[in-house]
Amino acid sequence: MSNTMPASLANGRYQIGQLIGRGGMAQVYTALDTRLGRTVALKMMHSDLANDDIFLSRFRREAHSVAQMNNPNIVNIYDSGEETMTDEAGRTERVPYLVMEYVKGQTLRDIIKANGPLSQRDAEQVMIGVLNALEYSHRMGVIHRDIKPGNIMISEQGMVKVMDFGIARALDDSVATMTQSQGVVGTAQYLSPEQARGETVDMRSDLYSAGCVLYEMLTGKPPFTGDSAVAIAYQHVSEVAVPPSTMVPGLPKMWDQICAKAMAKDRQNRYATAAEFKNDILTFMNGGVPVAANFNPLADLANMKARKQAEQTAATQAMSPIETAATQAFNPVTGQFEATMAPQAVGTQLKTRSEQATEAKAKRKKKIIIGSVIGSLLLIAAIVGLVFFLKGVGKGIDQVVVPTFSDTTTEDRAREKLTEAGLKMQVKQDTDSSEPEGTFTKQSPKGGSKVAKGSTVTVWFSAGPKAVKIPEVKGRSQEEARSVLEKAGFKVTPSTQTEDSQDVPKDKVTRTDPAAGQAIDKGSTLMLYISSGMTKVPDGLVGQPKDAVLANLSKQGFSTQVNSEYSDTVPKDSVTRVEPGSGTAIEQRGTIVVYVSQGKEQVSVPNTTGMTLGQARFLLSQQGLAAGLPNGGSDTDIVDHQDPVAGAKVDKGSTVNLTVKPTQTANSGNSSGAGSNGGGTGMGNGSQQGNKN
Ligand SMILES: Nc1ncnc2c1ncn2[C@@H]1O[C@H](COP(=O)(O)OP(=O)(O)OP(=O)(O)O)[C@@H](O)[C@H]1O
Repeated sequence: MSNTMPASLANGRYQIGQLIGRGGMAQVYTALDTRLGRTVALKMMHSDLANDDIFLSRFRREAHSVAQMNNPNIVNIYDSGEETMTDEAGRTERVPYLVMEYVKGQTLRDIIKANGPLSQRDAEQVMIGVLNALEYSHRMGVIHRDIKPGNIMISEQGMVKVMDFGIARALDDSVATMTQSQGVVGTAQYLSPEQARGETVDMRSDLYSAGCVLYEMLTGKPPFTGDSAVAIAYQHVSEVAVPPSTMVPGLPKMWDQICAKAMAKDRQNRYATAAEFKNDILTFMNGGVPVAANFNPLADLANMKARKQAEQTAATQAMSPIETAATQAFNPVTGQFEATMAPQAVGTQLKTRSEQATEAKAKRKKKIIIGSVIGSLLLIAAIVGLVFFLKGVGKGIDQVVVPTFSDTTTEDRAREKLTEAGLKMQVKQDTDSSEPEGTFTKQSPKGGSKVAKGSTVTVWFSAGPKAVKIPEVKGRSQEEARSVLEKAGFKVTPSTQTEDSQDVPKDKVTRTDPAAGQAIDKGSTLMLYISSGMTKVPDGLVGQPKDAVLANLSKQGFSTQVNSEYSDTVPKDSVTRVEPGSGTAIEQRGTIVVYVSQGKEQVSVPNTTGMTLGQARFLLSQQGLAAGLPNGGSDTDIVDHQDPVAGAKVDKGSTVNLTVKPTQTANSGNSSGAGSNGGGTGMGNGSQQGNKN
């Protein structure tokens, strides 16, 4: 930075420490927040960008959008501001900065660079953190747009924290496309195909980038590499990444499927939500079959190409050849505008009309063949059925009536009835029923129908409700919670998430995800949240009556200490401020200092009668009072009367009205007698007389 770096910001509140990182748009320092006594990370925009209006507004937007978010997997933004700095040429400029949670640890980019691929378990843990962050931010309507290993911090305690929602924009802003805004969001290696094409982005664009991060964690390399941003962007649009299992010996092929589904070219084929992506990873890691198992990356690519081709055909009819040639686009790696293919030309070559016609003809032919095969098979089945039916009737087989069962029929009773009727029973479990286990649900053939004696009747009994309520495990130890949940038929992820809690003691369970009370499928996987033992100082205390605030804080388990102070704005007996401030994380049952207003400061009105007006004004200002002169007067006039009277208690800042009489001449002064104003100060009389003599 070419500025002269100040030692502190915000009137000394943030004392700047060491430089910890330098990114594309800012430098990051550690700093001490002297007000709250904690270490924070300070992100200061590069000075050459401080004058760029678009950049400035983006920076402010970052501060605004992220400050609304509060999630353990997102780096908290505490504060933001702009500081006036002077550069070497003596020019002053306002440099914006963000104050964020300081994460002691490393970025995922540095970890992969130093150690290569992560273990499957570690990759799973990181992805769960990232997807939790995205699940939350997407719920808040914020798309990250720049998910990459450099924006994922892993703290020394192993917490995953996503940062740099620097280009995040509220969802309703998403109509702006990459090319329209001239600001490519996303780094080429993690860019979704729609971002590469300059189309609108949505939450699934973040999931694509997260898929690229998963790929890189498993293999040590991003899915696509190349000499230029354009070369990489092209591959995102039109090539299927090499399956991770071919790069890492022994890596289960299911990871290929999960990565491929997350990185589907067509966003409709991707995971629809971060939660769906997370659940698929958890299902796989817990021995289940993920949804991604059926994903076919080649079909996805082919469909996408076909769709784009159709769009392109329509577009080329209205477009001159020049418009399909190379165009300028912003290169996210170099930060430069570079020549690239126009969006319509990226990803696929145009097929000629004759090629398309041949293809369509072949498809029609294929359909006809499949249709005739199915038709023949159906005909054969019908003939065989008819022959069997006629044979049975012709032989006059003994017919019996199938007994009818109800939901009170037990398995034993059903068997008895069928045996009596000369029928056999086949028992099946009805896994779709929500009835209690063992309840009769259906039978085939139906009760009342006639069948040959000795036939088999299939009877279904409920396997128990599929969806069961998640038990409440709040406040329990992790082990207890696991056992309760597993008994209820759920799986629990080996990893947990830590979060602040007002009432749950440290290391105990705060909640499950999905939440207790919800009815979900047996066998589903749940995540446990564990209390960090910390909680946040509540909001909305300032201006509230003291008693209500103290009762509220004590109800929440906090200890309080009350201090009084004068306030010009907060009424007497209401809260002026709390220390630590609202929103600060403190230990549960920690102490909050509550400052209570004594109202405005009261002062005693001094006696000014007999003084010169100049002296009276001085004395009043010393007490924090103003002099009022309803009848006018000059500094040498003598104060004759004051209102309020001496000794009265008034608000600091009030006005004391003074009535004056003109200065006496030496003679008349003697005759009226300064001594008659015995209440005046000696200094007042003496100096006045001295001036006049
Ligand atoms: N809150 C934080 N706590 C600790 N270190 C941080 C924090 N934020 C950033 N850093 C460090 O500072 C470095 C620079 O961060 P920054 O977000 O400015 O850039 P980047 O993500 O590396 O690059 P780009 O701006 O191109 O996205 C990071 O790589 C990280 O090492």
